[in-house]
Amino acid sequence: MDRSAGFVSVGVGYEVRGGRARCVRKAVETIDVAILGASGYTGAELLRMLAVHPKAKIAAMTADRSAGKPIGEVFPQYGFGSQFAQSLPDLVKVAEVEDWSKYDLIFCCLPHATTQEIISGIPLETTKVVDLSADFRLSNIDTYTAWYGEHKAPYLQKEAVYGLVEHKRDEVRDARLVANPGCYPTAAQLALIPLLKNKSISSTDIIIDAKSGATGAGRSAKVGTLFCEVSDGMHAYGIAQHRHAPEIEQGLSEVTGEDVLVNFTPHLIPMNRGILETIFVKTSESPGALRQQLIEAYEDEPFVHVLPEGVSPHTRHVRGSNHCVMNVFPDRLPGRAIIVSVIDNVVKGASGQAIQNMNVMMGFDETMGLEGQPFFP
Ligand SMILES: NC(=O)C1=CN([C@@H]2O[C@H](COP(=O)(O)OP(=O)(O)OC[C@H]3O[C@@H](n4cnc5c(N)ncnc54)[C@H](OP(=O)(O)O)[C@@H]3O)[C@@H](O)[C@H]2O)C=CC1
Ligand SMILES: CC(=O)N[C@@H](CCC(=O)OP(=O)(O)O)C(=O)O
Repeated sequence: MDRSAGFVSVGVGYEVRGGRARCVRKAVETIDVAILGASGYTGAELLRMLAVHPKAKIAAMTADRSAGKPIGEVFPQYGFGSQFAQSLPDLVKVAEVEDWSKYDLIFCCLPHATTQEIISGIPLETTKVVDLSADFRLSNIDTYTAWYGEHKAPYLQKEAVYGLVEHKRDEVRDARLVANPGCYPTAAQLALIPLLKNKSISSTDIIIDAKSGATGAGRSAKVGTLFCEVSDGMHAYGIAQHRHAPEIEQGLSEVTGEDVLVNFTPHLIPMNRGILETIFVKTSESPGALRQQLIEAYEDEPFVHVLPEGVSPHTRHVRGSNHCVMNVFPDRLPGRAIIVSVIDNVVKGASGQAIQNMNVMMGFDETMGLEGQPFFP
């Protein structure tokens, strides 16, 4: 199926001359993308969202246990009906993908430590990569090793661009490899970066109380995500030792120029998708002033919004959409304020943000394919 009919735009591409790649402007019709790990939750969400993307054509999809199957056997919703469903290729193993250079961009929706095993085979001169795992998020290799273990492609750690588009747009535009931010770090950094930039909050007293739905844990079977373990109760996990703390700290330290440490506690709650973070900060400014600073920081941003004064962000305000919604509230304790930030973990916290990154990398309109409104009710 050719969904490019009628579309020709100018995008950013790479041209190889004399063995050297250089960034050029080129006419872009549709691009061919591959989704590695298409049978998981973030892969499924990419399928749902790319179905309405006018310029990205899904040309290859991989899986592990589900390899060899048509996608309709894994997700029956793609086994019938639309032209989009019929256009989808069957799932193959990563090792069966023969020529990576056939794809303009590859989304890696693979478990941690898997993209780093295959990335050396992907020619970044011709094929861009958006990696949804944590493999390339931590630019300091020692920090990576301390939290995740040995890295198999450490030479790419410095080149990878951390894809928090609202704060890294220029770098993302020129990137060959984007590390899509983690879900919890996305909600936290979007709320905190503008306030730290303005020196309006203390960098030594940040407490992030975070809650996530169970899709955050992925689709593979684990006791911890069984219905009876998740429903009708909630618990904190990774207390003071979750691997998203160093990711948040990296982003905040970049802003302040000093080593920031945060108190970060995630909780698993009985819902499918959504993240809500309640962030406690120390400040000498009024909550109204902090709120105004966030409004100003994001007034031109299509996906980050500050709610009217006093309105409490709800995961339903963003469910199924690429938006992040936040607000600032007074604390009863003097000299403190409370920020609440919500995202959908599989959209702004993963696949939606990955498409936003793709749009910027390819020179497409940043909101292309991402205009869907939150599911409500
Ligand atoms: N879920 C979320 O909210 C978020 C997830 N992420 C990150 O995105 C990545 C994907 O997450 P998610 O979709 O939830 O994960 P899932 O567990 O739901 O899916 C993983 C996918 O990778 C495939 N796979 C598993 N093992 C291998 C392997 N050894 N080699 C090749 N393919 C393999 C699976 O195939 P099969 O099913 O056939 O076995 C499946 O398609 C992870 O790194 C995760 O940390 C990031 C932000 C948010
Ligand atoms: C509920 C749940 O288990 N969440 C995951 C985070 C998922 C995510 O966004 O991040 P990564 O890409 O870094 O895995 C966790 O706590 O490990």
